[in-house]
Amino acid sequence: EVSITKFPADERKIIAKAHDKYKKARAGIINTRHGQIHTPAFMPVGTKGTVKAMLPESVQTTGADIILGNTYHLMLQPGAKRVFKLGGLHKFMNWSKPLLTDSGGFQVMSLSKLRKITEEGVIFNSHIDGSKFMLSPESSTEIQYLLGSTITMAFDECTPYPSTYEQAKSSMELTSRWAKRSRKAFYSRDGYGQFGIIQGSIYNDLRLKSALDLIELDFEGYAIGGLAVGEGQELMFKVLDYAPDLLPINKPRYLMGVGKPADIIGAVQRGIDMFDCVIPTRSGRNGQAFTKYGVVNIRNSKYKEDNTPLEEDCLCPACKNYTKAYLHYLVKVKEILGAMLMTWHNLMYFQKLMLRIREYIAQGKDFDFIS
Ligand SMILES: Cc1ccc(CCc2c3nc[nH]c3cc3c(=O)[nH]c(N)nc23)cc1
Ligand SMILES: [Zn+2]
Repeated sequence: EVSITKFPADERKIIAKAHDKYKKARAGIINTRHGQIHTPAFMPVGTKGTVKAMLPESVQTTGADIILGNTYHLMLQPGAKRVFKLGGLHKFMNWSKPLLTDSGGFQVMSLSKLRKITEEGVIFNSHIDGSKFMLSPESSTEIQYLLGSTITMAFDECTPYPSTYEQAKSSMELTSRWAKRSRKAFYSRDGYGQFGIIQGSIYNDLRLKSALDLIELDFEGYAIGGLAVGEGQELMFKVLDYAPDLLPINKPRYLMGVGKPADIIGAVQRGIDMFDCVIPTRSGRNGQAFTKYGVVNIRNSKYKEDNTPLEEDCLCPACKNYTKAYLHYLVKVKEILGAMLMTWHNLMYFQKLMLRIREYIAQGKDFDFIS
């Protein structure tokens, strides 16, 4: 049972009384077979069984409780059956804490060239060698089982943005039918969980219907899908002003693909518990460092003789042992150590942000100005 232990109701009342705007923010612990997840949580993306440029033990030192794996990539290479035969993804990548895998449909639509959506599932050609594959609620759920995921995502269709009401309606209805099949295919075990993903684009009645359909299937947690797909922060927050409240208050809520620090803060204030985003890792590799002074583009020539660290009080190796001048140089000459240090710093920055948010919520304090 993936359960989220909540602060006693009376403590939550204190938080609610103290900060109306924050009354939906909650801090908790998700208990799983592979350990606890402190929420609000940021989950680093480890698409191909690795958080790029990081050792798993390094990811652990940043404070991450859980990382993401990708069904789409891993089923193509090295193959889910092979990972299973080798002892599962935890063993394969030497990560013993919780793993969440996406169901793969989103990646098919964004990565594979030829694909066809049918009631059965998605038929597509591998972007690696063009060979034919099918992902369905059943096969996606089985692949995630073979990988050994702690948290399995239901197979959904991420409704593109923008979509007309009719397009969003039929897409959401397909996701509801696929969710039912995903739930049926899930092999439920203590400490493992499956999350349903609600769709409905920006239409509140469709979001409600999606939530009702999925609540009936009694998932261990729920994700809000179909956001962070180009709608922009204002529209995303407009959906988040009501969508989290449609979901069970005692179960984890995961906002997929979000986001920048300001997006995360706004979403936590609206009741979201879990986040994933490629920004800290991907932007780190191309020279962007998140700091309390704002984003530093380390490739900028103004850093070429800057002998100070990114952040003087940051405990990551980049800040403790190196200067901006060195990072500037490494990134300019595309040295691998540059990607490693920038990634490590950004992951540390995001985990520190989450830690401070959790602390502020627990103390019933505003956490608006944290950036
Ligand atoms: C490894 C990994 C990478 C990425 C993800 C999240 C990917 C992702 C979205 N990213 C931005 N917006 C997103 C929406 C959806 C969605 O509606 N459904 C699914 N299944 N995934 C989404 C999960 C795991
Ligand atoms: Zn640092």
